[in-house]
Amino acid sequence: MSNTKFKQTTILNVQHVSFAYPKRDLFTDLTFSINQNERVAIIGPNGIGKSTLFNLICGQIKPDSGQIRCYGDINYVPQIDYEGEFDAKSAGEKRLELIENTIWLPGSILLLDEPTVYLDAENSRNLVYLLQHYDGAIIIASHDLSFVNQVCQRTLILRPHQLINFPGNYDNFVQQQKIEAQEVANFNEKRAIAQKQITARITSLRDKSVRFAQYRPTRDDPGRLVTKSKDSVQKSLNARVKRAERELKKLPKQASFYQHQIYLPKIHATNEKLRSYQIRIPQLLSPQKEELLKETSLTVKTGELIGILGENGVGKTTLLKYLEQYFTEQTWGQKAIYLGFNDTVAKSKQTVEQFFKETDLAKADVKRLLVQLDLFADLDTPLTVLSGGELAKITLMKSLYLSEKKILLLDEPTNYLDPESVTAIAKLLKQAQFTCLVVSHDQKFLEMFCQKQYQFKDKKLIQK
Ligand SMILES: Nc1ncnc2c1ncn2[C@@H]1O[C@H](COP(=O)(O)OP(=O)(O)OP(=O)(O)O)[C@@H](O)[C@H]1O
Repeated sequence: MSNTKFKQTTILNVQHVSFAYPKRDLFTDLTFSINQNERVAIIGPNGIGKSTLFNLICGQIKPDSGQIRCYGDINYVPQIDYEGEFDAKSAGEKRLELIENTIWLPGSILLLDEPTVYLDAENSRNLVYLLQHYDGAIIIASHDLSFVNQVCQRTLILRPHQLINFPGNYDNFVQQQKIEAQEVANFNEKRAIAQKQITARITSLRDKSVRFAQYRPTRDDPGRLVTKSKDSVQKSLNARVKRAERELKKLPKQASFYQHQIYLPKIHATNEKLRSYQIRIPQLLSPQKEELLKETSLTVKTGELIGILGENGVGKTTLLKYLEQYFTEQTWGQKAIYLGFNDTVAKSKQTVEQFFKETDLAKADVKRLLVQLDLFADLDTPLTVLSGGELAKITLMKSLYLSEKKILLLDEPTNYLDPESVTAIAKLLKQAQFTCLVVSHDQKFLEMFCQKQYQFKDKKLIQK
């Protein structure tokens, strides 16, 4: 009887699942379930195992132990990218089309891995609407917190060897974490005060004991403790020291609070000669010869971080490619490099060590960088096994180490990155005074880090 009820409401049941790749232990005893029509977010840093969890749920890979039972059909939109950068549709348009086509398929559970990557603000809003009206359960793995907050009412937070099953959206979780962080800070403060007081007491008692041992009464100064034997005073002092030491040992341990933070090493500023480039674009055509921009211009100054905004399909990537060629053709030597998602890198047979060969970084530097980037990868890890975010991070970092004195043309650099990595990389770009033109739909990122922004509007570039 209770079993029938269980099956009616539970659509997915993950019981005591453990899973490891050959050199990477991912899950130990993972247990959770999803009910019919629930909307659940999976949040966690890059490489923690979100896509792997989806692959386990779909049965593409098998758990080492434990069980996964799904009581319905699954539709899965993985975290993929597209080959052929210059076909008729932009990455955002293709991404949306794929998700929309999947949403209409019959099924009772929808798995979406980073669904908003490449989507502009309006398409993201449309997707929220579509998902709100989806008849079935939805699980979304995403670093786009504002999106998941709008769609999901429950959150699974993945941390190293830990799953937090939080009965609210991620915003609620962050609020709760703030309260917990404050409680931990208060507890540690009180503990530190107690520790200081006891330590001071021990020091003073020990001093007293030493002074007393050295004390020799004279006729003029017979001492205040003449009534007690010297031995008993010494014993009592030692006992008090021991008691205080026991008190110190009994103090509870310092409380800790999990915080995922990334600190990247500084890159030396390039001391570039200050220049201001007035770039006139007579016309920009798409590969299909459609007009994307007509007679427009932009100004780029050395060391500036410039954001470029525009709807899906408006021509942002084509503009960056145009600028790459523009800078390369100039005679004054400063070259530009375009950095977008690179399918060739993702599929390459290189190891991490081979990938960084072109840079000046020694093996030890690359190893250190992997740790600083919070990557589980090692020098001999093949690029093909890296998660989307891991690959994005090392591709971007390599380009920074390669591009001294170059102009960086970054196409959606925050795609697939967890929020802590976004902040760390943006700070690094700013600190190293790279000249950067950044195409992004991540409005928050652009506002935080760019000195100015251009927007595609009516086939012109308008400074915001
Ligand atoms: N076939 C494999 N062999 C070894 N390690 C692998 C393999 N596939 C993935 N990994 C590693 O397992 C970890 C989890 O990868 P996964 O793609 O599940 O992470 P994720 O949480 O989805 O990351 P992101 O947020 O970057 O998308 C990563 O460290 C990755 O390098």
